Amino acid sequence: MKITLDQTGKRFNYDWIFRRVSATFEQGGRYAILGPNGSGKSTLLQVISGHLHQNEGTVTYSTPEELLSHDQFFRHCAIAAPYLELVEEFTLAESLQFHLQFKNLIPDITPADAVAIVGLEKSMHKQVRNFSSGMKQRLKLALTIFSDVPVLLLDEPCTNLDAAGIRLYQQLITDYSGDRMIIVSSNDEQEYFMCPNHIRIQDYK
Ligand SMILES: Nc1ncnc2c1ncn2[C@@H]1O[C@H](COP(=O)(O)OP(=O)(O)OP(=O)(O)O)[C@@H](O)[C@H]1O
Repeated sequence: MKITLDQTGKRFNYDWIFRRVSATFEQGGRYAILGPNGSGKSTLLQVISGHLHQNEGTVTYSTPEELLSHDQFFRHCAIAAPYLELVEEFTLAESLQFHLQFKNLIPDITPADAVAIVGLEKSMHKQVRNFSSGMKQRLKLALTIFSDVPVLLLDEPCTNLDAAGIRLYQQLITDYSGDRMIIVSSNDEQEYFMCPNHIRIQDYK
């Protein structure tokens, strides 16, 4: 999978959030989108994912064989982001069941393994609405990182995690990323520790 941005820009009303972003994201690459609060990191990640449409330039998704539409790309990526809410009415077991209708888990990981690895095994039948914010974040990370997709998009992945949760996140990334592309939007080094490639949103104002 390859994602290519060419002279890509996004504005809200009359305010340009970023302009002229040209970048290529390759399979196996680790990329961090960096910048202060409100600078546009999340917005850029949402443009990359296709959740938001750019106002200028292009975003293209391709494999060695073909160009993919936004809809096709969507099946190849998993996203953990504060604005993508879990279904509060579901239990953890139901959340997994629901997720598995759209995405498989990576080979050798069962739903029970996924839950145990993120330390939620005792909450299998608890409704998500009764999870703490850190438990919700652990669940979001499990659903994303254990999805069998070539692209992981992570927006502030350690939101609401305590020190043990941050160590868990780093372990998950270390153990289960494989050859996947990872793009993280963050201003916290603990979240993008694995990313040698940095995109500074301030360079695109
Ligand atoms: N739907 C929207 N309509 C209008 N303005 C928006 C919208 N979404 C975001 N913005 C504005 O775009 C700018 C960038 O927001 P964004 O959430 O991308 O920043 P960020 O760098 O991810 O911030 P943070 O580090 O605080 O999460 C902000 O000024 C924000 O108010």
